[in-house]
Amino acid sequence: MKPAIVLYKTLPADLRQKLDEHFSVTAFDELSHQTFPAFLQALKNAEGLIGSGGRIDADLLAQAPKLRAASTISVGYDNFDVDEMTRRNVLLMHTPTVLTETVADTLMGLMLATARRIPELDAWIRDGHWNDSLGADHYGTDVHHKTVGILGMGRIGMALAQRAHFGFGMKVLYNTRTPNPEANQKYQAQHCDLDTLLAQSDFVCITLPLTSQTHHMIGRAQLDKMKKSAILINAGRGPVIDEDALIEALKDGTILAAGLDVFEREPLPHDSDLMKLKNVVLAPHIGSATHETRYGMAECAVDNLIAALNGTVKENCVNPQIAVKN
Ligand SMILES: NC(=O)C1=CN([C@@H]2O[C@H](COP(=O)(O)OP(=O)(O)OC[C@H]3O[C@@H](n4cnc5c(N)ncnc54)[C@H](OP(=O)(O)O)[C@@H]3O)[C@@H](O)[C@H]2O)C=CC1
Ligand SMILES: O=CC(=O)O
Repeated sequence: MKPAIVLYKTLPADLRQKLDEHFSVTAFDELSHQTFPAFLQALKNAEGLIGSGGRIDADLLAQAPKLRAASTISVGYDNFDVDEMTRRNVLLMHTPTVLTETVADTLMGLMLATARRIPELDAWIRDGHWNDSLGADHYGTDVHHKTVGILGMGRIGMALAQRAHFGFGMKVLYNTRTPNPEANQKYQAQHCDLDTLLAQSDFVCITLPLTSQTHHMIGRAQLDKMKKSAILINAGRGPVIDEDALIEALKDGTILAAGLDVFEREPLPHDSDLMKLKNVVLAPHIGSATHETRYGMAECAVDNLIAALNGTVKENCVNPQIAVKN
């Protein structure tokens, strides 16, 4: 008999077929209030779980006594209780690498769009204001040859450093708990403490995972340490920034502007003050959202689940100590 799994995301037809060849699949388009009771019911027999989003916490895991592996269609896994999964011998698989270059493109895009005010001026044209030549009120700020401070110098941070260094001639500073010698060797990137990075960077770019250590790593005190001309970019996770403090800093001119792909609450509430600020560029968590990369992530997640349930895991496992035990 094929192992039972629960799928909670719509997959491309060929990948869905691949799952059906290996498993008995109970499928939901997404997790929602409507689908949740049936999802819980299906979890009771499930050995595998695949999808993205949702909170997979201890209470939910307790309702999935047969679960052996979960495969998230994302690299970030802050929505999973990894300790509890490990305690229960449940493998957690994720999709690093396949999305790295695309997310770095998004970060570079946000830097350019924010510095050069592209969405704001697009709206200005559409509103019928382009009747004369532009004045200084509408000028932006240069990106090339400035200093970028990257928080997190893992896969995505490195891909951003490559673009910044070779493409834009930028000086690269970065902050991590452990220095990354490759970043220095390839991109002349300098490891520094957070305060130095904040004080010296023209662009502060967040590529950090969300953990108890990175939660609200950027709050009022850190924003106060940035240059008044600085631009803050976040494509890591929303709660790395204290969003109320950021809104205040954008309103009172503590920093110049922000480009945000991730938020403390997603979807961003319609009454968020961020929507009212011209010096913010907003993106709806599109870091990896290209046709090619979303397909690659889904394919990687499907292969990850097959490997996890077949006992052939070689990569992409968050808690590999279990794979060894199994
Ligand atoms: N916007 C979007 O659509 C997307 C967002 N993401 C986000 O990007 C994150 C990073 O992905 P990726 O680059 O692949 O991950 P990596 O694990 O390769 O890199 C994470 C980096 O963060 C650093 N880091 C972790 N904790 C701290 C800390 N407390 N202080 C300073 N540095 C820290 C790590 O260095 P060290 O351990 O030495 O401190 C490492 O350099 C994901 O976890 C996800 O949240 C990813 C994909 C798409
Ligand atoms: O936010 C996206 C991810 O892959 O993590």
